[in-house]
Amino acid sequence: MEVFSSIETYSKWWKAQPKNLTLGFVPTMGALHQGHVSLIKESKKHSDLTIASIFVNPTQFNDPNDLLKYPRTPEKDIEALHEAGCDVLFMPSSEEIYNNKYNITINPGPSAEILEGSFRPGHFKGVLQIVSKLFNIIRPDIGLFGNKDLQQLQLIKKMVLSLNYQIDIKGVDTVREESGLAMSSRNVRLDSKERDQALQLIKNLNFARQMWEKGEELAKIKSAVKENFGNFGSLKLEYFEAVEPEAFEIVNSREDLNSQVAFCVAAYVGDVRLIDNIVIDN
Ligand SMILES: Nc1ncnc2c1ncn2[C@@H]1O[C@H](COP(=O)(O)OP(=O)(O)OP(=O)(O)O)[C@@H](O)[C@H]1O
Ligand SMILES: CC(C)(CO)[C@@H](O)C(=O)[O-]
Ligand code: BAL
Repeated sequence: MEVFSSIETYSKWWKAQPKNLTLGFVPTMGALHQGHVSLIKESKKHSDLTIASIFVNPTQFNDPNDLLKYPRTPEKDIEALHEAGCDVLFMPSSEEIYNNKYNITINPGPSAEILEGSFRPGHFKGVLQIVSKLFNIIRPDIGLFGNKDLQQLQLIKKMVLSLNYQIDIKGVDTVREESGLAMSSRNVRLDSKERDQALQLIKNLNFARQMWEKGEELAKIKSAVKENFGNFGSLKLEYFEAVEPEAFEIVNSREDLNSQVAFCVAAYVGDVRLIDNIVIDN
């Protein structure tokens, strides 16, 4: 696996590759797990070469403590990428990425203000800033992102359409532990009791699915889930919402949906913030 930390040396390398090769790109913040590996495997199915990036992007963290505590395991990550068959790794420093005095950014629009955006102000402005910079540096044909971060995935699709990036964005299914817990880099910060408590996220998403399949109205589903979380003192629910997944808008009635509904949840388990979602056909 080729490893680059400089934009210039990566660009020289990419320019020297045969022009007909297609490039799949998996951006990450490191502390890699099987979810990331499945993105790499999916990329390999659709492109000749696969590149991953590892960069803990400071501009998307609204909470300095979250940035400070974000897990960093570079040696293990390099091994995992190598084993997964990744061809190239781009692992720049902050100085390499944020090296000029201009601070021109993208306005992510109204769907960045709800859910994650309302609890992490400025988060998606930072995400679109780094993803657009990485797209311009890496110049991939395909970009692969996890469905676990559904709001992020939909915003990146909107950015690519709005700004005419010639990049095909693919969403990849959420990889879960046997218990159902969505894999997440932040899971390493949970102790065994908290891991158990964290199962309330997927349990409540499945509970919402059952209510949905029985034909219950969205308001009833939302209040039942909120009540369930209220009964768990150790969990702090930030939101549980029903969303029209394409437009990424909150919905309050079944009539406002098209072909699918997404139930999205975010909660603190101790001081670790976790998110998850499920998408169901309407
Ligand atoms: N369980 C998972 N299954 C599939 N893809 C995932 C999973 N977890 C994360 N991803 C995707 O991996 C990419 C990089 O995510 P990131 O490095 O932030 O990892 P993460 O596990 O989401 O970390 P955290 O949620 O703690 O920030 C994103 O596109 C994200 O959606
Ligand atoms: C897409 C991303 C790598 C941008 O920093 C990050 O938001 C993530 O890991 O999901
Ligand atoms: N996986 C989304 C990146 C973040 O939590 O900042």
